[in-house]
Amino acid sequence: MELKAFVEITRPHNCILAGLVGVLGSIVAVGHFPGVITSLLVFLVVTLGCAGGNTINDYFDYEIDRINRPERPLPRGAMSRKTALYYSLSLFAVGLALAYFINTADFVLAIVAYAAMVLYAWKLKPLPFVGNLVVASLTGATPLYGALAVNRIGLAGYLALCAFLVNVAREVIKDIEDVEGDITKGAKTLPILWGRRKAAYIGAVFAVLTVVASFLPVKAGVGLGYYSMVPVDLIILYAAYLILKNQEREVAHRAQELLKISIFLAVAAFIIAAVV
Ligand SMILES: CC(C)=CCC/C(C)=C/CC/C(C)=C/CC/C(C)=C/COC[C@H](O)COP(=O)(O)O
Ligand SMILES: CC(C)=CCC/C(C)=C/CC/C(C)=C/CC/C(C)=C/COP(=O)(O)OP(=O)(O)O
Ligand SMILES: [Mg+2]
Repeated sequence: MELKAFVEITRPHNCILAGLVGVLGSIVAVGHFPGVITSLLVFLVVTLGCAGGNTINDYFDYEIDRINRPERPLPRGAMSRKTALYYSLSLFAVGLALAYFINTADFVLAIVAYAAMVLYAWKLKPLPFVGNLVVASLTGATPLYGALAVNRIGLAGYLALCAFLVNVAREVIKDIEDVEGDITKGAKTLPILWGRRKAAYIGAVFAVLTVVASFLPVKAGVGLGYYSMVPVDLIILYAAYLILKNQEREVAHRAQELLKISIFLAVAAFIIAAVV
């Protein structure tokens, strides 16, 4: 058992990003920082949920990851599957306990989001496009989670739409990358059912829709800091170009990694726009 596996299996970079997006949702909803307690609770509920979701995902994906991701903690033997299961349930339990102190809407949304992550990992991931929509909806729910904590949606709705669209694109392209392993588990993902090329078109369409949606906050008058979004949009369009040109595993990996970079940069752009 490796102690560092307890951090690694949660994919901390995703969890911290998600927690920041939750707090950003509060900020853009009301136009100011919502206070330390509310921000901390939103950050922790989202971060713990994301951590629990990634951990239980690896628990159910053990056979696929032995082929696609042998370096991950469970396939490499750094943690037992039973420990991962109890660890994820513990993360969810602490997150729900904290969600109770925010408000009823956020307590209910935490229950729904946590249940959706378990259901995704257990049953929904192999379903064509359904799994992609569930993951993307969870990322879209993240800024809305922060907005509900301050009882106002406001610009967080635009953030949610962008999060949803870019993650649909990224999930479809990740499925193109993972075709070999997904076939062994009988997963019926879009590239397996419709072929890599058609799946690439779907991913590219959602990438372009993300670029269109990324200008909505400008239309709503979000400040000059927002123009840092332009390089983000160029990266997204380049990722779409790459996957349309070539659907090999290595190209799909590079395209989905570029979309992940665009997400991190976009969140930074939204933070700049929110505080400038
Ligand atoms: C215009 C534009 C790109 C706006 C960005 C909108 C926005 C706020 C995005 C944030 C979405 C979000 C809450 C991300 C949390 C972290 C994350 C990437 C979650 C999705 O993870 C599922 C994925 O399959 C995990 O795979 P991997 O990253 O390879 O471990
Ligand atoms: C709204 C609240 C309270 C929480 C949301 C928490 C967040 C941000 C969830 C975003 C989606 C997410 C990170 C879910 C966790 C599990 C998951 C879907 C991981 C992706 O797993 P696979 O689809 O198997 O891809 P991998 O090949 O990377 O394992
Ligand atoms: Mg997985």
